[in-house]
Amino acid sequence: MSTLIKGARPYGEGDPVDVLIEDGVITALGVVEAPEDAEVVEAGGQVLLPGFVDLHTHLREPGREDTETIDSGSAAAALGGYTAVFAMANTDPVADNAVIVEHVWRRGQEVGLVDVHPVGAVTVGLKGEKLAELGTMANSQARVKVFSDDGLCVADPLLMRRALEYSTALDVVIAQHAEEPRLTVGAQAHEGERAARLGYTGWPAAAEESIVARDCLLALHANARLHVCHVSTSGTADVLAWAKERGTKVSAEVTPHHLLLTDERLATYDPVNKVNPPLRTESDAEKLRTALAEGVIDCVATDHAPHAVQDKDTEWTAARPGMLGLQTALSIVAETMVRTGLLDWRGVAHVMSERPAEIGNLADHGRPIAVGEPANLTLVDPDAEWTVRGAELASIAANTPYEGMRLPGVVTATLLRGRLTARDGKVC
Ligand SMILES: NC(=O)N[C@@H](CC(=O)O)C(=O)O
Ligand SMILES: [Zn+2]
Ligand SMILES: [Zn+2]
Repeated sequence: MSTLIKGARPYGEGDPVDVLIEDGVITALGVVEAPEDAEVVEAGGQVLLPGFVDLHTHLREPGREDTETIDSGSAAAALGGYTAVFAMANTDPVADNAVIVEHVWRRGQEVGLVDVHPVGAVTVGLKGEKLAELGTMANSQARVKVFSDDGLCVADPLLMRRALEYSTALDVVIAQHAEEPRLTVGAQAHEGERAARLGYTGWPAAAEESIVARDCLLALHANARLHVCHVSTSGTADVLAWAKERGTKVSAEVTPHHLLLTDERLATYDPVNKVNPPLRTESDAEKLRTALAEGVIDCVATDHAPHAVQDKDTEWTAARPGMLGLQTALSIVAETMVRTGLLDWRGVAHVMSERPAEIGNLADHGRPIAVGEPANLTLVDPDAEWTVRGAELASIAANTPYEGMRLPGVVTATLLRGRLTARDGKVC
């Protein structure tokens, strides 16, 4: 089985080249004659990138298959240019044991559109009371590499310290949803002028920053790796810079929505804009963009969070937090980072593929586009634009905050181990 990508520009650099893929591996780069039976993808000078890796996806299976399944979420991922995603553990039942994580892994392989790596819960039932069996999940067939109670914070410092200590022995990483729960009781929106005007209880920046600071110190003293989920404040970026300077093994992600959107959106009263952590201020978003460009924040992760109409399209305080992200991530990064000159396409490859693959410890993703490397690839038309329509996205839920927006950057093909998983907006 062979595929020839004709006339693509790896990393958006240099003259177009042909890329020959045989048995899932790149076997030639340059001017290549197509073998007889090869499937040919005409790239027309488009940008070729390593397949994207999402460290933070909610696929809702098991438990809320009315909003997303491994099947529908894998389709959304492939269409968004992803070749690997990490599926968060806050399902029902919770992915806190080998049976559930093995189901998620196997189901992902059956669907075959993207490698679905289950995230294991840090604590039993996400209750924050006792550690889950991290070792059993790490050694299961799912080979869990990332653990997180995301949706909830591992707030107990003793439990977090133990989890970090265990993680070093297992060579896995703990990903923290940084939110001091005592500071966010009843919180609805970023604590500031806009929330105050609308009468919403505020979600203070310090609730995030205090946990990130605490966890960086715990990780430093335990010589453990820590990953910070969905960084949303300028202060968190400062804490991360400080911790990294001191040699802490900390990595961090930012979501596309925190790069682009702000709490100005509150004025619409539309709960499609409700998310945890909340949309912050313009100066926070600006700082997050520069922190990503400078490597203080390592990568982009979607926090793709599908919700049913009845849970989302309701009054603000009753609505669940979260927004779709898999099919819009590349475009939001193109808009906020590439158009602004903060990142070139090589930089995009770094923050959307290489760094997340490293953090998630995936050997075959985020690899260089070179002979002998696995063909996990994404082709992007950098000049094309499209208009977002929630109903047209592959997810079962439709809660996109970008409805009707015209965005730059179109994923035209995705290849997983040499096999086309998406092409021209359709799943293969
Ligand atoms: N981000 C969200 O607003 N919601 C996430 C949970 C989370 O990521 O904290 C969800 O599971 O819906
Ligand atoms: Zn979270
Ligand atoms: Zn999440």
